[in-house]
Amino acid sequence: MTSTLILLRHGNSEWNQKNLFTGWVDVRLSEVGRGEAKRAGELLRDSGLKPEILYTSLLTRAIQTADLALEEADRLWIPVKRSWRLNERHYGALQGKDKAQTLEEYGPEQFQTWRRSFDVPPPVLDDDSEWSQAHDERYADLGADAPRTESLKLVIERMLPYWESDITKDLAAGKTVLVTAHGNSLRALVKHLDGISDDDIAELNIPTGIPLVYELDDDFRPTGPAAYLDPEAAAAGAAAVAAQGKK
Ligand SMILES: O=C(O)[C@@H](CO)OP(=O)(O)O
Repeated sequence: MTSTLILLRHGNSEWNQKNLFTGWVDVRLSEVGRGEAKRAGELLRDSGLKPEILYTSLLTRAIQTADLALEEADRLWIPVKRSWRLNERHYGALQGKDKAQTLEEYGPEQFQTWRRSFDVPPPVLDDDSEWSQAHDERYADLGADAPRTESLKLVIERMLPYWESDITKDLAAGKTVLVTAHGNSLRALVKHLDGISDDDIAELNIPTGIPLVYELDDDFRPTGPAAYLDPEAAAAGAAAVAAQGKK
């Protein structure tokens, strides 16, 4: 039996628009992002795909995206599960910093290492920073384990246990699963699903607001390449993400 997994990165956020490193800072969708989320819902509806359960991070931009898309697809009623394990990568001391200024200040190599290397996390964010989540009640259960910075490798290490404990259980039950999350938490999942190497994952960028559909076999491996529901817009969106900082 195969099952269907739909991945959706949140729409353009207020901080995507301002070109700031965001990570765990809980910003909202921009007007553009709200439009992208509704368009994602139209794409879902027109494709005939019917998500039966929604997974989101604990971040508002992902939750808003899922709600707007599901409303458009007339499926706002499906059950929802949320976890910090689907959150964006914690961007450490880069949270709140301008991407273009960071590129200028530290140069392209360091900038790319922080953004896209597999296992080099940015410097740790101080708990007293205005962009820290150390005192955010939604992460209280994590205690001292709450991240202060993360590499993609660390994101995989905290995301995969949830994939295995929860998401695959719904897939095994034959449900069509929608996961609405973030550029880097979805890169982590795509790396796992497509078996992408630690080096090659640097080249993969996920566009905002376009559903990416996988058919998975009984072992939760893709039966073929995943497909964006709007491939042209996805290619343009991924190129725009890759070019961030250069604006
Ligand atoms: O700022 C961030 O949290 C992420 C996603 O917007 O950025 P990047 O694409 O640079 O990893």
